[in-house]
Amino acid sequence: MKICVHGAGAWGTAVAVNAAARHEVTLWARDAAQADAMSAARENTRYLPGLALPASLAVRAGDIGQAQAGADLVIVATPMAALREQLIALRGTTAAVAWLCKGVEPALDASPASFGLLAHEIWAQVAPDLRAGVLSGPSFAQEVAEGRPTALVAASPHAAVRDTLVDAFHGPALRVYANEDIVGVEVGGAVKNVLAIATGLCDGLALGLNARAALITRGLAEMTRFGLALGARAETFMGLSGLGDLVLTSTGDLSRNRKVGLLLAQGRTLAQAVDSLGHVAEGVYCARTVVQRARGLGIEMPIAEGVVALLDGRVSPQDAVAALTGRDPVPESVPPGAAASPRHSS
Ligand SMILES: NC(=O)c1ccc[n+]([C@@H]2O[C@H](COP(=O)([O-])OP(=O)(O)OC[C@H]3O[C@@H](n4cnc5c(N)ncnc54)[C@H](O)[C@@H]3O)[C@@H](O)[C@H]2O)c1
Ligand SMILES: O=P(O)(O)OC[C@H](O)CO
Repeated sequence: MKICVHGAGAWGTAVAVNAAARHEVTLWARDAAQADAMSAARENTRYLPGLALPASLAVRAGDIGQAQAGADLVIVATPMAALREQLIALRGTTAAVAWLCKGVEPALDASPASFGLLAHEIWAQVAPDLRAGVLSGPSFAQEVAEGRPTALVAASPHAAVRDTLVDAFHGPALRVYANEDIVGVEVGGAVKNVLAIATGLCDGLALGLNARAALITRGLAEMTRFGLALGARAETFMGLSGLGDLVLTSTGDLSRNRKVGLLLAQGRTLAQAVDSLGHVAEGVYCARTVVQRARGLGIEMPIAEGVVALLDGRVSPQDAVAALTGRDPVPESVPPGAAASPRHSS
């Protein structure tokens, strides 16, 4: 199979290296100098240092049409903020397309009726004729690049796209499961980033393992309520892109989102925390959008609300925690049942 990967960050590089063992793969970088440096050093020293790029992996910049000519599969591995422009540029392609980004686009304008979109909604808006889907699940780029066992989920309404993703990436160390619920898979991938900032904060303040388990569990309930209101299936949140990625990102020290929470707990400003990462932490950019959209749907997301108040500088780390622990008692809601009530509480 011929594959073109757009975006030579940590995840795009790891995925390209993995696929290059079995397929003809081109990794496209928007920055020509970065592509030249990668080709010369056979390493992505900026985003994934220490990993040798296989000789068979072509690294290109410049004309993207040329880079993806004849591709069976185009992978968009940029941050969420670049997905819209990437999908517009892909209009008319006959290749299957899959995005790897996990987030929600910020609202395009400030009007109260405007809200940020998930990736499949951007697809429906700007390039509905593409045969497309998402590849998600618990996966740190570093571990995939090292060939450590990982399981992903390929979601699309098109069976042929799901099959193409399985054919492209399923191998000895990487299992790829197919799922038709693209809404649930994308909600899991986006919301877990926001929740990982909360668990990073919790661990940075040394609140303990009980508190972390409570945050993850109640976070899963928030994620599920939000997803159900958007049309996702409840069982998706018990799978790789829901519980799986929430646990990985909330507890794994390779997570950039978790790191943001840890750094804020140490008293760093948000700008300092973001600058120190050198990579995108999508939770920082999608937390507000998630909360705005949840409010519009009548869904309570107290943990995500706390993260937004913290990111906006409206509360201190300690006050963000106090706001959560000081909430009035409520029955423990079981997310699928909670979907039946008009106002979901936690
Ligand atoms: N790193 C991981 O472990 C991992 C795993 C799964 C999913 N993801 C998701 O994948 C996405 C990318 O993450 P990453 O870790 O590779 O980020 P990164 O910060 O390491 O790299 C981002 C890359 O995207 C490029 N880029 C930014 N805007 C672009 C544009 N307009 N056109 C082309 N390229 C552009 C940057 O130059 C950079 O190469 C994010 O949404 C992230 O949540 C990351
Ligand atoms: O480093 P993070 O927090 O962006 O998480 C990376 C992956 O999404 C984990 O599945």
